[in-house]
Amino acid sequence: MNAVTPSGFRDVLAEEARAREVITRAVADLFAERGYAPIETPTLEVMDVVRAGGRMPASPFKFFDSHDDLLAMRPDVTLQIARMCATRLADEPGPLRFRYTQRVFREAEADNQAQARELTQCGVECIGPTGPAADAEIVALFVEALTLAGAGTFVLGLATVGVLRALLERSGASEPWKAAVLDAYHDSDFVALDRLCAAGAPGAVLAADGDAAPDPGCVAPAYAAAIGRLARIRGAHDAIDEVRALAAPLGCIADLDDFQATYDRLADAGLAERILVDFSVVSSFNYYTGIVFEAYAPAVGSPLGSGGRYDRTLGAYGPDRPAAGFAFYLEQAMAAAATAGAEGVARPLRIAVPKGSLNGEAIACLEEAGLDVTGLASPGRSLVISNPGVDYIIVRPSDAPVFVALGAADCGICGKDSLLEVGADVVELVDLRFGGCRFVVAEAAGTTAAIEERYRKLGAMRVATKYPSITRSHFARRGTQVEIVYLHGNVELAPMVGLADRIVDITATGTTLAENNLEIVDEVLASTARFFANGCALRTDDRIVGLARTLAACAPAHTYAPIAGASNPA
Ligand SMILES: Nc1ncnc2c1ncn2[C@@H]1O[C@H](COP(=O)(O)OP(=O)(O)OP(=O)(O)O)[C@@H](O)[C@H]1O
Ligand SMILES: O=P(O)(O)OC[C@H]1O[C@H](OP(=O)(O)OP(=O)(O)O)[C@H](O)[C@@H]1O
Repeated sequence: MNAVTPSGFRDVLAEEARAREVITRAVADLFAERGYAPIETPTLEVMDVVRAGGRMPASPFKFFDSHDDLLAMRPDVTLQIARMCATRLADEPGPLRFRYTQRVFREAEADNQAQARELTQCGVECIGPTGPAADAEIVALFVEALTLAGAGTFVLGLATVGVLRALLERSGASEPWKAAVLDAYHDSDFVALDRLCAAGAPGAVLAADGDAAPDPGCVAPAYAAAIGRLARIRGAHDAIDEVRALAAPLGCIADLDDFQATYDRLADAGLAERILVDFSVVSSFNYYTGIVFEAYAPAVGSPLGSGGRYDRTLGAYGPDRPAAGFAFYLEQAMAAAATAGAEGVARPLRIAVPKGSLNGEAIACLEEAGLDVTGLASPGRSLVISNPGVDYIIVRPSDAPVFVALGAADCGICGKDSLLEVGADVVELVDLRFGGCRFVVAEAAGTTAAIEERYRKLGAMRVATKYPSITRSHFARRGTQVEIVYLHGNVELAPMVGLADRIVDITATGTTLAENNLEIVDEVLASTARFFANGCALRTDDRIVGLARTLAACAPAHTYAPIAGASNPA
């Protein structure tokens, strides 16, 4: 027997357990002092109940019990409290204020990403009160709790979902376009958002990666432009003024007055220094109804915690009541505490630079953007090149998203294909317009009829590829059942030697396909190189926004040209 803990789960030894106890006690005392009563929820929840809440944070562990009920280990506590308040406590007049310290469980996050699958959430929910005073109470308590936990000089990203919702509602856009915009906001994909919003400009070509671009319908150009612009508005009080100037002429002020009043209260409480008004923070759009916030520490790669107003969630379980709350991860707060104190020390900006075919143009872009790239083109066997103010981390392109998502690099460059394949949680900032290539489905010339007949008989097709995730999504969109054969290279061999019916691979000049007598039967996507960043680094390090702006200004001059044959050029 190998006496190990399951992947993503761990023991907490005494020294750390004591430190956790000190923090959780102090935080619980703070919450209690503010009138929040303790509450505990079950470890397991009926899956339908979790789904009904409209928000599924990551993928929960699921199993059937002996009653054939599909159960989920709680991925989040808020939904459980919403269920409890809307059912068993429905007759309590309120306001109801609850606090908790509980473990949450998430299955999928561990996939090759060394992510914890069990985390400790410390949080509160406040059911009943609404308006700026209630919102400011929650946000201020979040800041106070994180400060008490020792999280140091974290940044609080603050926004409200009302303006975006109003812009979408009044835009006249088609439902698929609106859904694609929300996906782009949720995925922090500014490149996709810009593409979608360019649809509002007369004569603009709409394009997207992967999926066919949705028809925008009758979206008014001014609304499309405002929806794209909103995601890039960030700052202090001036950011609220900018949103007002953008949304007022379109009649989409929505809850901005309340948001401003909340901000002013927080500023009066001395919290302005911490707050970054940032309208790209909007997340879980179906769930949050007003203010949303998230905390970021400079040296911690993922948010410390988050919260917001969810006035329609209790209604999924019983009588509706307004509510707001937050939770922070104890483990993340402790990670931030471990690096607190070093914030004042100027850190080099860490950029993941792809080796291989994207390397030369990536270096040229960085140089064009004014960075010192000395030694980067010929690093020898060195994997990190340190120049004044910047560390270049030399990675395989397909690894770049992982380095950035896990906070080992602040930002990076790789192909859109690598971002799609890895599916990492990063903010996609700029299409650099080089490294253009197409992903296609190909087969040996003259084999279509035989492949189709085999598919009719077997009900599945064998496809070889270096890109299993892109391949799986493509065939799922087409409704074709596939068995994927994962290869590391020379994928074109597979149909030639009978290993697979078809391949999904990159083509650029078409030489490799032609020389091996393969024919293209479908387009999958078109890709170009992207500049992207870790979401926490982006909100705690202004150099990234500056670099993104310069790279975006340089990008149109690059060698980007429509990619022959691609139906959806990226
Ligand atoms: N003709 C092409 N063939 C392969 N990749 C291309 C081509 N044109 C552009 N690219 C881009 O370059 C990236 C791959 O670069 P390269 O071939 O150097 O790395 P790789 O060794 O295939 O990748 P990895 O080592 O990360 O698996 C692709 O992800 C794509 O974005
Ligand atoms: O259309 P072309 O210009 O011929 O380019 C396409 C080839 O380039 C890539 O291979 P790569 O050289 O990266 O090697 P790999 O087969 O090991 O992935 C791709 O996988 C194709 O094989």
